[in-house]
Amino acid sequence: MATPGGDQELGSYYVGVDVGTGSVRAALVDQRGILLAFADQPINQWEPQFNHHEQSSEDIWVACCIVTKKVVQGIDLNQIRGLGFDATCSLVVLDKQFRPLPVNHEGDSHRNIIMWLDHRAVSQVHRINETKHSVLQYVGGVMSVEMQAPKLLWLKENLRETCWDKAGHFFDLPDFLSWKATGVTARSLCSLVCKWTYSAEKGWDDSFWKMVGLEDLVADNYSKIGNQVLPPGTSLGNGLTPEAAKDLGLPAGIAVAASLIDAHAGGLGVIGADVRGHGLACEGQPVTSRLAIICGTSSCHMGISKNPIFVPGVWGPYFSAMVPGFWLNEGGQSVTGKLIDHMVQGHAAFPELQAKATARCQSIYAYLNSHLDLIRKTQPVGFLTVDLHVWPDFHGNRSPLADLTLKGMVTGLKLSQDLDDLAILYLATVQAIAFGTRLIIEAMESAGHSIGTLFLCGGLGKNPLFVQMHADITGMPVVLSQEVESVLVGAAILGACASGDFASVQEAMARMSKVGKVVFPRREDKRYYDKKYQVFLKLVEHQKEYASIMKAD
Ligand SMILES: Nc1ncnc2c1ncn2[C@@H]1O[C@H](COP(=O)(O)OP(=O)(O)O)[C@@H](O)[C@H]1O
Ligand SMILES: O=C(CO)[C@H](O)[C@H](O)COP(=O)(O)O
Repeated sequence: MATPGGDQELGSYYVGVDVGTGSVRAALVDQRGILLAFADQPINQWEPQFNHHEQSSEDIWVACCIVTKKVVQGIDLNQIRGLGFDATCSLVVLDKQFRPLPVNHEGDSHRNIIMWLDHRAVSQVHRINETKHSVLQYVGGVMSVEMQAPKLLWLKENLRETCWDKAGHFFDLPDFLSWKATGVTARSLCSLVCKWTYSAEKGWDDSFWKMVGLEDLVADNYSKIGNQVLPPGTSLGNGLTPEAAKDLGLPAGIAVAASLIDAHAGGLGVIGADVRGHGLACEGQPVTSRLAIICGTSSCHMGISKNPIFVPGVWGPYFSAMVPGFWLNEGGQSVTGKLIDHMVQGHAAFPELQAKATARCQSIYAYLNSHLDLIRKTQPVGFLTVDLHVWPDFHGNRSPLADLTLKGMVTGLKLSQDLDDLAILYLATVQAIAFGTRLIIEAMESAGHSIGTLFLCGGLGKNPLFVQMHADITGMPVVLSQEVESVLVGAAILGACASGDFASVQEAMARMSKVGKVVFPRREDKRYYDKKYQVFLKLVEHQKEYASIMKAD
C-alpha cells in the first residue's frame, strides 16, 4: 500500500470503493485523480448449483470496511471530503428490518445476493421477452437473464415463503452500499435505468411489472425496489452515519454519493481524459467518438451519444446512466477475465505454469506472455494461432447476438498438452475476446455510433497482450489511463461530486482522468486478423447449424 503525501495545497481527498466480482478495492484519491493509497480484499462467491452464483452482503460490507480503513491510515481524516461506491449489478435481498434473506433452496440467509452472472432465471427471462413490452426497446430489444426483473420473478416463483413474502427491500449492490453508508434508501439512476427498466424520463412503467407477473412491486408504490431516484454523484441525506463511519474508519457526516455500477464507474474514470499531444484521432472530436471498455471478470463496452441510438443486442439506450445528459449503449461479454482464467487453469500444463511463474516471481500471465515471445521466433506473436480458433461464449452471448444458449468452441486441437500448447490456447482465447469486441463495435457503428478510440481499464488492462490484441484486431488505438485502477478513479469522482468540490460530473472527469499510455495497432498484421475474423464469424454460424441439425426429427 502506498502512503499519502505530496502537494499540501491539494489537500482534499476522496475515497473510492469498487466492489468487483472477485474482490473489493478502495483508494484514496486526490483532486488530480492520483491514487495515494490502494488496498484490496478478496470476497467469497458460492455456486451451489450450475449457473447459480451467490454472495453475501455482510461479507462485502466487511471487505469494504477493511480496505477503506487501510487506505486512510495515517492521514488527517479532515482532508477526506467525499466517499463514492461502485459495484457489480448483483441483486441484494433484505427483509423489512433490513436483515439478509436467503436466495437459495438451502435457506442460507448469509447468501442473500444473486450475482450478476447468475443464469438461473432462464425460463423467467424467456417469458418476459415473449411479452414484447415496449421497455424492452431500451435494453437492446431483448432482456438479459443477468438483469433484475427475471431474477425477481425467479424468487417469487421458487422461494415464495422463505424469501419473496418476507422481502422488504431489493437493492442493486451499488445502492445497497450507499444505503449502508447513509441509511438513505434512494436508488441511483444508473442501476435502475440499466438493470430494472426504469426510465430517466418517464419513471417506472406499471404495465411492464403487471404483465410479467410482478404486480406486487407496483402495489406498494415501488417501495421495495425504489421510489426515490437520484443521479450518480448526488450527495445522499446527511452523509456518512456515525455507525458506518465507525465501521469504515472515516469521519461521520462526510458526503456520500449516489453510486454507479462498476463498469459505469470505469467509464467515468477514463472517457473524459484530455488527450492532447498523444496523436489520437479523437483529439478535438466529441467524446462520443470514444468507447470505454472495462475488462475484469466480464468486459463492458460503454459508448455514449447525444441522441438515443437503438443497437439490436446492445443494452440501452440509457439516458444519463453514466455521463449526465448523454445516452449510453452498453455492449458486453459476460466472461472475459473469467474465461481466460478458466482456459488456463483447466489445462494439463497449468501446474507446470504455476511452478515456473512462481520460480520467476511473475504472474502466470506475465510468464505466458514471455513464453509466447520465446516460441514465436521471427513471426509476430499473434500469428501463432493460424490454425487454432476460439469462440468465447462459454457463458452465452451478451452482445450483440443476445443469445444465452450459445456455447464456447475451440477448433484446431492437437495431442500435445505441454506449456507451448497452453500458451497458444491462452493467446487464441485472448484473441477471441478481442474479436468479440470487434463484433460489438461493428454492431454499434452500423446503428449510428462513430467510434475511433478505445479507452480500456479493469484487471485485464494490466495484461499487455490483451491490450495489444484489442488494438490489432479492432484496428483502433487503445488508451490506458495513468492510474491502472481507473474504476476507483470513477468511484472517487462520485465522492468528489457529492462533496461539492466540482460543479459537475463532466468537470470532475476532465480534471481527474488522465491518459497514461497509448497502444497503436500493428497495421502490417491487419490482413491476418481480417482472415481470422472471417473464421470467427464462421464458428458461430456453424454452431447454430449444429444446433438446428440436432433439433431436426
Ligand atoms: N496482473 C495481471 N495480469 C494479467 N491479467 C490480470 C492481472 N490481474 C488481473 N488480471 C485479469 O483480470 C481479471 C480480474 O479483473 P478485475 O478487474 O480484478 O475483476 P473484477 O472487477 O471482476 O473483480 C482476472 O480474471 C485476470 O484474468
Ligand atoms: O453487467 C455489468 C455492468 O453493467 C458487469 O458485467 C458486471 O457488473 C460485472 O463486472 P466485473 O466484470 O467488473 O466484475
